[in-house]
Amino acid sequence: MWRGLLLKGTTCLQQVSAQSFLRQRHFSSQCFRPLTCRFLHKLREIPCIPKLKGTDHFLSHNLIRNYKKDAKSTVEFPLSPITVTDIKQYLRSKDIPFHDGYSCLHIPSIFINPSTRKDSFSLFIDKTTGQFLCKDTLVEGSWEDLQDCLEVMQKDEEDSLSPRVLLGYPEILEEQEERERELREVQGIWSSSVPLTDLQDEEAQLIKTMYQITKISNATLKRFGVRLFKPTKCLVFPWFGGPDSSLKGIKLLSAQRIDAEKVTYNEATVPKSSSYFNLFGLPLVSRMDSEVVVTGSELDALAVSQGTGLPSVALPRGASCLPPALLPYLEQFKRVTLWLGGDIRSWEASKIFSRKLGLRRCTLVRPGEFHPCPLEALSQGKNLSRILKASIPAAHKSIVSFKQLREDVYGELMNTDQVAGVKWTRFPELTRILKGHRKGELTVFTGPTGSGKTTFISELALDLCMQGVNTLWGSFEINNVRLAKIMLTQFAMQRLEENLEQYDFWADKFEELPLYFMTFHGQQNIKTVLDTMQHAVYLYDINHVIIDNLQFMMGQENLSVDKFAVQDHIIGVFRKFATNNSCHVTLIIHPRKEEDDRELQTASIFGSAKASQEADNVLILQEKKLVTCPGRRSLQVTKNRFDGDVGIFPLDFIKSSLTFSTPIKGKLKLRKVTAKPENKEEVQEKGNDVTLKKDEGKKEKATKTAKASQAVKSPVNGSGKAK
Ligand SMILES: Nc1ncnc2c1ncn2[C@@H]1O[C@H](COP(=O)(O)OP(=O)(O)OP(=O)(O)O)[C@@H](O)[C@H]1O
Repeated sequence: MWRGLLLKGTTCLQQVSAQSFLRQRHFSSQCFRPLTCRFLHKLREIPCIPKLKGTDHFLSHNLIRNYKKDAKSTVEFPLSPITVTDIKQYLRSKDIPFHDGYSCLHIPSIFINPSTRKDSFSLFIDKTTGQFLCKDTLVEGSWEDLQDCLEVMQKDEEDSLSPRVLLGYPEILEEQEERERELREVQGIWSSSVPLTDLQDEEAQLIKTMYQITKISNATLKRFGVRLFKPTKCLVFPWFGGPDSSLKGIKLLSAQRIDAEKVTYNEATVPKSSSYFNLFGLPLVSRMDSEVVVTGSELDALAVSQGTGLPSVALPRGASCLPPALLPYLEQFKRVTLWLGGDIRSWEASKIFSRKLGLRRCTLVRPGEFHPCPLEALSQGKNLSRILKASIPAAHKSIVSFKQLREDVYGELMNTDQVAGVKWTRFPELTRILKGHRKGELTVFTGPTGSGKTTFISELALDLCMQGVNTLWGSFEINNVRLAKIMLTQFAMQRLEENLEQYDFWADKFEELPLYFMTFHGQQNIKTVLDTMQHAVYLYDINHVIIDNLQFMMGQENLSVDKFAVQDHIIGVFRKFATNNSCHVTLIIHPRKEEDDRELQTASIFGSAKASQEADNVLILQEKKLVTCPGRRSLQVTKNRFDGDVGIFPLDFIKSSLTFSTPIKGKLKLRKVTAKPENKEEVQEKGNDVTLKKDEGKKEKATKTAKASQAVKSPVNGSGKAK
């Protein structure tokens, strides 16, 4: 489709914007698949293998790994989770020397003959996952793959394994064809693009103005090899990689004028983002460089390089994720400065990425009025070296003074909107109450049995995911296929079973979302679930985990103790996970008791006050059971730690799209009421208004709120106007 449109010239621009309606996309484990396949072919032919391990066991083990890696977007508990200590012990037992790096262990490559090795330690083993990469040959694979290789070598007493043999084996035909098709596409676009520096002055100036790069010199553009694809006026950024520095892919940046003031920029990559692992600018880095600036966009990398003379590289998907596959390429640097953008989201991402990179070598540029993104800083004539000098160490101390905090506080005050988090587009009322979805918080969500909790949270999470929030689902009650079907229906906003011809269209778009599923079903051990979540946070920079539901983690705990004490303990564990990983956790919990004629409240969920204290937000799906409006739902926020506003608003369920729309504006207005004199009479009923009030954190108040909002909710419900 892409190629077809590309040939038509100008339509490519539209395609670019359609493809990149999200800048953040998911990164799948696909990259490891070809090797495992090749591996299997290779190993089948090595006669010593059956002697090393039982053939059947060995092959089925490999097949299982291969099969599982084929399952896209699913996150599993690693078959044999390893620690860096295990890896080190194994290497010592094999007499393999290693360097202890920042994110990886470095060992001599086993795929290069020792006499021809350029760099003696060019094979990198990720300390967290055990995944390996040989930088000289680009052979990569799992920790198990590497162990198998080492066993083979030892048995054959070889000095090295030929990567040619490994790489020479055919891939699955489909993959090979896809790869070749992409390569042709890359080469086609690249060869029909022209270096920006070859343009006539007038045209060059026009393009520079369009992309706001008038301050970027021709020399810088030339050094980084930036080109222009004339038919669509897209900037083309190359991805050169591998031992031969060949062209592996491209990123296209397009500009679209919305009105006289506003231009939007969209990007697209070939190959598609899930296999686009370019650290743009890397070929310009010398082996001797010990310092690098990591930016969130290619143009920012250009600006840093020009403004400071320092090596700079851009992450392929900006602040949305730092794929571990890139870590080996950053190992050589003693100092890494993260300057991912000028907003709070980039700042939060830089704090998270610095953990993967090793806190001690990282410094972070704090965004703000005086520190916009690098390109903007260059355009404003700021001194970029000075901004870098003011960057702050990522490793924080346990005790700080206000002096150290004052910049953080100022940043929060200046960017209140961004600090409030990602806003729901489908649920404006929820945004008005909670202000947004923030990292590191714990949301507890409850509602009566069968009231639509899963369906509602699915849409809530989808809304965020569509805005680039990397999402992981733990659905223990309904299987992933059913859940994905619900989400896809909500995404397409229509009953797809009646429009099957549209399935591929919507599925293609849906596949682009940064969405992952844990493969658990039924009762689970909490430790296994937490380890898997941790694994996913590392691999995919997950920002939001949804657990549906907590009762599925209770089974294996000791039930001789109080059930609610166990539940509260589990809530505490998830709280800790959310805080430690700067990841939002949404926990669905069944209420402890349901009475037919009474609405649920915070106390209906928690075993103790301590547990309710752990949650930052408490949401309740209320179900109206009266005869006048049976089945009518509303969403009540009974706790909001961020700014205290609580409230309730009605939800309408559209069965064909499984979505909960909000009533049309005008019929329903959110009205703030002051927190203080709090009795029912003072919460005045005005037509269809719904209350939004200040919670001072007291349970008593929350109960009153529920009652008060119930009082004003009745007319809304009673009106029977669903849409
Ligand atoms: N507001 C609604 N009105 C009518 N039907 C609904 C509504 N919301 C969801 N449903 C339907 O009710 C069924 C149950 O929904 P769902 O599984 O989301 O409920 P739940 O509260 O998560 O259930 P459980 O308590 O078993 O976990 C689904 O078929 C769903 O499509």
